[in-house]
Amino acid sequence: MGLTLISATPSPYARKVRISLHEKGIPFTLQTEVPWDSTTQTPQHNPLEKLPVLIDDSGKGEPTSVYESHFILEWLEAYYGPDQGYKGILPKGKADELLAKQVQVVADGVADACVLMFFEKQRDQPSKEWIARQERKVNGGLKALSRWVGDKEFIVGDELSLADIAAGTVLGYMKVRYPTQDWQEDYPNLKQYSDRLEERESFKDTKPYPQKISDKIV
Ligand SMILES: N[C@@H](CCC(=O)N[C@@H](CS(=O)(=O)O)C(=O)NCC(=O)O)C(=O)O
Repeated sequence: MGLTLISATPSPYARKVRISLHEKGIPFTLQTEVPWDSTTQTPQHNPLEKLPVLIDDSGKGEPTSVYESHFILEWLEAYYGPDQGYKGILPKGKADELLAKQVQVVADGVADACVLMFFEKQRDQPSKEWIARQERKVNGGLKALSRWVGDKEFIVGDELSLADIAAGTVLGYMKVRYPTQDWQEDYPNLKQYSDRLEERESFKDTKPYPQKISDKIV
């Protein structure tokens, strides 16, 4: 009964949800999987066969499966938001809310490009052009994040918001997937910003790490 989150240890998308649940003080069961292995439960809950999936079995009728991280966060804000007495992750004011959502678009896009690159590099003959295209998206995204962060503690307003949860999780993911990536030299303000966020309890409790994929994927 209650909320269950299907997650994976390296997933930046799932980490956004884990951090938000933690920041909001919402108890949940963590179900850690490898979505690329045949053992995954994701197809039973998400027609797109992806995690994160938030399963709401809190007794309001049939269990509900909520999927796509940005939508899960919207769902959480609707049912576990300031109107229900929980901490909000959206900035006040439509313009700031939309800016935070735009930052999430870029952060998720950087994560998408990293995932595509990760698997392309595992092919017998990786396409240099395809990898170069994804690298351009990562670099363009980091440049945009760096501009948004500037020398601020938080991207929008003066407290943690969706923008920082999204930006922080993709930067934390890149420390795992691209530990040698010199993004931390290219963008020292992003490194300081990421290191500062990683000091928060919600980030400390959700640190990403690589998973072992048993099935052949590509
Ligand atoms: N847009 C999705 C992306 C989710 C996603 O790609 N999840 C990966 C796992 S991870 O990359 O986040 O670790 C997955 O389930 N992939 C399985 C598949 O794509 O079949 C979201 O934001 O939730």
